[in-house]
Amino acid sequence: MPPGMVAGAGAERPIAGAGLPEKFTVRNLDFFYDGYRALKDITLPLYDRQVTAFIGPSGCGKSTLLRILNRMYDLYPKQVATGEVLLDGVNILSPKQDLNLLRARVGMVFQKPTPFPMSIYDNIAFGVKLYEKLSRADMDERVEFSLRRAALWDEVKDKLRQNGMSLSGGQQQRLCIARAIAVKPSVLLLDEPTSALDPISTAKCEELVDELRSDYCIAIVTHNMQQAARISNFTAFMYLGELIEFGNTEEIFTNPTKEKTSEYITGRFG
Ligand SMILES: Nc1ncnc2c1ncn2[C@@H]1O[C@H](COP(=O)(O)OP(=O)(O)OP(=O)(O)O)[C@@H](O)[C@H]1O
Repeated sequence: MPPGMVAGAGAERPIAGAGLPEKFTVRNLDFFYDGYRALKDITLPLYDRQVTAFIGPSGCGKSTLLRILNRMYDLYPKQVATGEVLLDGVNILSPKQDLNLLRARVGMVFQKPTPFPMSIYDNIAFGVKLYEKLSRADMDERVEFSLRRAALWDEVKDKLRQNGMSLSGGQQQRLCIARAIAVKPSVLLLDEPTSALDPISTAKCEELVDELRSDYCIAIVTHNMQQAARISNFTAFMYLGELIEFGNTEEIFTNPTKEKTSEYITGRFG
């Protein structure tokens, strides 16, 4: 395949991001749930310091693809990925991959906010302690850094000992983002992070993603076309387990090369 082209993904034109550093390179990826082929020959890049949105109708495989990027599927038996998923050039599908290390480098935030039933401070410190032995002062600093980065510090700095579950839904989601950031990842995976949030919390979360893009490679699954158009640099449109088209978000939304993409983004199905 010529450099700068992506197989099965509107390969008629060069990929707009060609030349940007690839944090993840997914090549000929298939995924099986107990023999059911949920992803079919997926090849795409995820560029560093860019936001990539995975869009497509329910059941097309967006979450499955996202969960492969930190091998979340490993928690379940009878789920198998084949092909290559290179993170900084190293295949994370290899049985030799250290999964704890991978999950520190590739943080994940889910649809429903999932704070631990412990204090706001400990929600952050808990994960950090699994990877690093920090002094109290250094841990305080890490907690503050993470909460600031997740745009939550000002709202919680006076109640760090309060239970994380007592926060609002939007605050809980930003706490989960802070928790992911605290272990110094280079990738953030967001699985419909705003679908359980009200419009104001959603806007805050989108603003946050916009700020975080300068430091992280971000992949986001969203059902919300406007959200994908607003916050992503690149978009992958999936349908029935296949990657139909990948490209620059503006091009995908204004001038898609595939009829299926056009039908989906104009709301003709989905
Ligand atoms: N645990 C599972 N066991 C068996 N099949 C599954 C499992 N999880 C997902 N699937 C199937 O794999 C396919 C892809 O599902 P996936 O959840 O990745 O889609 P999605 O695009 O994220 O959908 P949605 O937008 O509804 O969340 C679907 O056909 C789904 O039924």
